Amino acid sequence: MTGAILVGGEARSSDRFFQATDPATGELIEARFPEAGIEDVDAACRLADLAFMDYAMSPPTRIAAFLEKIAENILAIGDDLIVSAMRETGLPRPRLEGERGRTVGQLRLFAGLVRQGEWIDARIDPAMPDRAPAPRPEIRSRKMALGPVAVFGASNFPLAFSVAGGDTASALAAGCPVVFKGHPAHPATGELVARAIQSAVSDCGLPEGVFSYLPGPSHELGQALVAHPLITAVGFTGSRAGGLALMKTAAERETPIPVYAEMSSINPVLLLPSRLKAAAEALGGAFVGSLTMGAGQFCTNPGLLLVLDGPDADRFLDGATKALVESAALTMLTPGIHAAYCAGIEALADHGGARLVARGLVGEGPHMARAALFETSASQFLSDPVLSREVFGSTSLLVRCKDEAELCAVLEGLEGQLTATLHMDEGDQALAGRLMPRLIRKVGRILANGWPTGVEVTHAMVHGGPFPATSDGRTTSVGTMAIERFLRPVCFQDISDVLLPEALRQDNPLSLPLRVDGQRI
Ligand SMILES: NC(=O)C1=CN([C@@H]2O[C@H](COP(=O)(O)OP(=O)(O)OC[C@H]3O[C@@H](n4cnc5c(N)ncnc54)[C@H](OP(=O)(O)O)[C@@H]3O)[C@@H](O)[C@H]2O)C=CC1
Ligand SMILES: O=C(O)CCC(=O)C(=O)O
Repeated sequence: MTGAILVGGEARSSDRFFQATDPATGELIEARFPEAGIEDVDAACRLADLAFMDYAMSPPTRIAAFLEKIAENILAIGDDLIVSAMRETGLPRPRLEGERGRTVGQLRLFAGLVRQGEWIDARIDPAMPDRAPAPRPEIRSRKMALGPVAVFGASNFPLAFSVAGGDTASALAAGCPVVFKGHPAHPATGELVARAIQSAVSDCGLPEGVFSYLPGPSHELGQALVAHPLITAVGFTGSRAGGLALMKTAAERETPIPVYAEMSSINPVLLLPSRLKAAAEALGGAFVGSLTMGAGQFCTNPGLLLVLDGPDADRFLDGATKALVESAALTMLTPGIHAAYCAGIEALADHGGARLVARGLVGEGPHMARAALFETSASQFLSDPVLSREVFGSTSLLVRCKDEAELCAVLEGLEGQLTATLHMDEGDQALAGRLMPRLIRKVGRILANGWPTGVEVTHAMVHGGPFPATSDGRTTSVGTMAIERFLRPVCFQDISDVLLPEALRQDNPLSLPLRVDGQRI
């Protein structure tokens, strides 16, 4: 790790440098990192475009081997990666070791998907020369990579949602070169991973433009990347303001492109009456575990609790309070995120319509967050949209609803969400059944008797949801379905075998699963 801008196989420097902050001490970390400029954006995008068709038309085995090589190279960095991420993010070792496992596992899962070939969705509708009144031509289609993709890393997952994270893995799996905008909060960690990918490109004999890494702390850099005419799609995880700004730029280009932004969610948790009666205090304690995990810096953090008012709601609050007042303050990722959290808590505390229930322990460090729990009534909540805004960190608001109608009104008033959680038992089935259609309209993932934090990386996972949870609720950013975001169908009508992509040739040289005249074979 030397402090470099990686444009294809080249390591570049700059006359402008930036430093990260150690959030645990508040001090600048000594290493200086060159800031990528517009000329680097242009060079990286041109190389990505040059690499595109060669990479995209590679046999699936070549792309899969590349993804596996990236995973191997990340593991080969060893403990330096964990130590670097701990220093730059303030996150603890076990969390980061787990995140490295998730990152590597995610790359391997996509490798398996790519090899299996179903994602290509190869379809053949044979010609019907004798069809009356007009013959039918032969029609074949497959899914193809979109082109070079710009990916923005998230501050809160320096590995699993950053340089070799889900967006990069799904874009590379689809056959798209990636130009990565490094998050300025973890430049050393970012560069270590970027170099692992750069080496994998050369280890696998791929064209150098398949991956570039552009570190820097300026909005201009990210804006120039999204505006670059050779970029064909964007993957982003971060703030609502950042996601909206990139969506605007993408939409105003001469050729507009899709932006897949994961932004803002408060993740309602519904404590249904029969389950609450049976386990109110225990649920309160378990809730605090999810709320405070990682200082609450998850887009899946349970930021809203919905309950039918009564003594069991009070018992839940008692259980939560007991756990919360003993919860340790934790270092947040950056001074900016800490300041935004403190401002959000202050606004809720000063809000006449919400009552502070409990706070966690005070911390010693400069950017430590104390957990917080507030409560309000459904009528207050419905009357002021400020109460439903996300405060990124370990705070949550319990809303007391006087009856089912009020609970439904609260659900209907919510914006799109990544998740909704039902705590329920058999006695709650009927109510849950009535709520389900409302939840399906609002969220990407509905879960029962668990907590929304900690997303599994699987084939059926959906980490998405209607706006503003994401910019496009038709897709997911976690799990293998994410590959769909970076593909488009291309159809070949009466094209001779020799001109067809290998995936669609008559003798099926890639042994792909096919759909012939609508039937899977
Ligand atoms: N949905 C989620 O999962 C997450 C949400 N957040 C939210 O984001 C807040 C800030 O955290 P942070 O990680 O810095 O997220 P940001 O959205 O501020 O930044 C994420 C990335 O986008 C870039 N970016 C941000 N705004 C713009 C813009 N207008 N134009 C071009 N590029 C932009 C940033 O680069 P640069 O700064 O160099 O411009 C960075 O690389 C948190 O307090 C929280 O509210 C954070 C993490 C995850
Ligand atoms: O909870 C998780 O595992 C993922 C959360 C996430 O996507 C995020 O916080 O950005």
